[in-house]
Amino acid sequence: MGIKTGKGIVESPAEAACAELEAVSKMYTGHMVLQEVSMSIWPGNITALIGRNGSGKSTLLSILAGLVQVTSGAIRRKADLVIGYAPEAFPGLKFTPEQYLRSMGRIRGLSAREIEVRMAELLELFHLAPFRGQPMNNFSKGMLQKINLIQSLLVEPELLLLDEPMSGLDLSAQNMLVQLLRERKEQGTAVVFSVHEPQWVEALADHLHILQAGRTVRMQQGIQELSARPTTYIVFKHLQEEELCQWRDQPGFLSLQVVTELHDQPCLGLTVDAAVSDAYLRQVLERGGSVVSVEPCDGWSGLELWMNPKTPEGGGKS
Ligand SMILES: Nc1ncnc2c1ncn2[C@@H]1O[C@H](COP(=O)(O)OP(=O)(O)OP(=O)(O)O)[C@@H](O)[C@H]1O
Repeated sequence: MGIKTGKGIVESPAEAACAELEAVSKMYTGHMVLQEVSMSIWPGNITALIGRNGSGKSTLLSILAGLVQVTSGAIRRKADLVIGYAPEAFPGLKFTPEQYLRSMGRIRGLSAREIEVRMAELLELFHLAPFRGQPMNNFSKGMLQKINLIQSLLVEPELLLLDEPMSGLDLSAQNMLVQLLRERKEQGTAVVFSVHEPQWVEALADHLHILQAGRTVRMQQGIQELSARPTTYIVFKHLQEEELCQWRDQPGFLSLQVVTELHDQPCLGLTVDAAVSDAYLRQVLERGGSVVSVEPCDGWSGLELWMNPKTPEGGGKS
């Protein structure tokens, strides 16, 4: 059991997970922007967070970062978890990169020497070394995004939270970031990133978490399976995850998770090979389950339905 350290936050080893959210909800001025979202984050795993504009991705990341309090639900974190966080918006500042990064390094508890070494390394890597002494208020969006990413990496994070990290970067910087994140993953860093483009999900993610209007509509572990063949995603209610454990050994099974959706009814989301979806649907019904939705996913193209940034959910940001 963990120790309560603040509203909804429990410091706890949470088994081997770095962090876990349990039925987390967030309300802003009477409007529920996240509803009962649960998520486990494991060392050396990369989770892609997708959903249309306004679906709650940034809110979820800032809750994981510990910057926004939850309205209800619980967050469990490994004790002393080192978190790096690159938020979505990074304003042009009158500071130079080195002034800004030195102060960020100090805030994160690094020594002056550690800051200098790490800053030089990262500025070099992101091709910003020649600009280290120039005021950032003249920087392009891509340069500001790189500084934002550098500040998140100063501390060698165990959990890296990146809000649309590819946004503003040119192709070579995007590829460099993919490489860097793969190396981090190999070293055991957990990464959660929000993204709108399927190619970055495919290039990086082990897990997928899809939000729609603040609710989890789909979680998928081992998403390599997704690209390999057509699958069917079946959401149903009135059955418990525990009573379906044996499905994991059945042919065509890919994943099963609790998703909370629709009229506050707890639902399960099942992903199976499209070729055997009828057999699974039959089993759901025979066991007394009630099917909520059936969605065919033709590999990656199915994901684009959830990613279209031109289709906001609800109002825009206030
Ligand atoms: N500080 C805030 N005060 C009030 N409402 C907010 C605040 N932050 C976010 N919201 C609202 O919460 C909802 C979810 O916003 P959020 O930024 O988390 O979504 P998102 O999926 O990250 O969107 P985008 O892809 O556009 O960044 C939106 O309706 C937004 O207007």
